[in-house]
Amino acid sequence: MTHKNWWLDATAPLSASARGNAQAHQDQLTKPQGSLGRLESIAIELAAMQNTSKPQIKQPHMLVFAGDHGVVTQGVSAFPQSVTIAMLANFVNGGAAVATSCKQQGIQLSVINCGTAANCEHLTQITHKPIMAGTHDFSEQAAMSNEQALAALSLGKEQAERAHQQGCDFLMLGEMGIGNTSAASCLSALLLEQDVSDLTGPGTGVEGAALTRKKEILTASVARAKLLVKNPLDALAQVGGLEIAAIAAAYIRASQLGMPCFVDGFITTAAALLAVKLNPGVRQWLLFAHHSAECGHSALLSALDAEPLLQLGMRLGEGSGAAVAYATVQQALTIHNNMATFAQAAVENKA
Ligand SMILES: O=C(O)c1ccc[n+]([C@@H]2O[C@H](COP(=O)([O-])O)[C@@H](O)[C@H]2O)c1
Ligand SMILES: Cc1cc2nc[nH]c2cc1C
Repeated sequence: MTHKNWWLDATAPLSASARGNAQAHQDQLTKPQGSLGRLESIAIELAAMQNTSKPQIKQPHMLVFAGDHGVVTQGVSAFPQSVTIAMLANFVNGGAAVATSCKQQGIQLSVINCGTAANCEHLTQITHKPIMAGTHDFSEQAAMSNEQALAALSLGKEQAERAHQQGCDFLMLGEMGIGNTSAASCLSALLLEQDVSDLTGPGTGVEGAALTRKKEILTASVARAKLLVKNPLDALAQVGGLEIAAIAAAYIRASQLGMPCFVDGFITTAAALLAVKLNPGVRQWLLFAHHSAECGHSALLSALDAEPLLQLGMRLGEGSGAAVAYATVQQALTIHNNMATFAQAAVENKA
């Protein structure tokens, strides 16, 4: 049974001794110290998370949360709302970028519908937990009630727990929702007290006059919401999204259960920011996959003091950047666990 304010519960501790042992091991491997760059720090951070000097990932799981956004009626996306459900079908049929990458690497993929405008229960491979039929248009009213925001958080918590029960040892979160860059930009602006136009970009491809209009709508939305927001949960209810809430909750619950989390692009980073604002202990359980091309991601990454592994100019979302960067995480662990030491290989160490 979920208790009230469960998100405030302590996150799991990381092991300083395992971190130290993993660092000492890295320093014995046949290479100049530090020459594997970020591959070294990834293996060392996973060592601290798993409390072992030789970390391994055996059961990666990608949870893709989906939701629709009422603000799309203002013309803030380049694509119609129907694409959300069409892409959900594409995820489970294996045709989406994230699905191909997960399949190739043995990553379990689960798709959870938190609330779309139209019913899609015919997609039987999806977990259907609709909280409402998409959010309300937040340029005019709160995206959702506080009760609906809490229900979306509970959904994310439950799904992280389910993955954990199934043996997941590396959790990746993805999202799908036409209009959700608008929600992510507005939520981030409220959480960081920054100008929303500096955090607003093309999303699926809004350009020129339409991008100027998107910025105007989001500026007005934040001005409306600001007067009503006293804490991060209020910000979520005013301008957030159902999938963003669920993802934030999944990061929090995973951190409480000691499951390392891999953050994808702009929208999932906004969810990560919300999670860290709700419970700062979450930050140490987050690894960042890639730097999205979406304008605004840099500001969120610096607010979280995060340095993603890859920068490929991706701006797709759906967990695709995390799935691609997962290959690099596995490379980091393979190298860390299998390289010879200077002593084993009889290579002379530095003078
Ligand atoms: O995660 C990102 O970096 C990212 C950047 C731009 C767009 N997206 C995806 O595009 C959709 C949102 O874009 P939009 O223009 O409809 O707000 C949503 O389904 C996201 O998965 C994702
Ligand atoms: C086609 C398409 C695929 C996506 N995947 C994630 N967001 C998306 C948005 C669109 C428009």
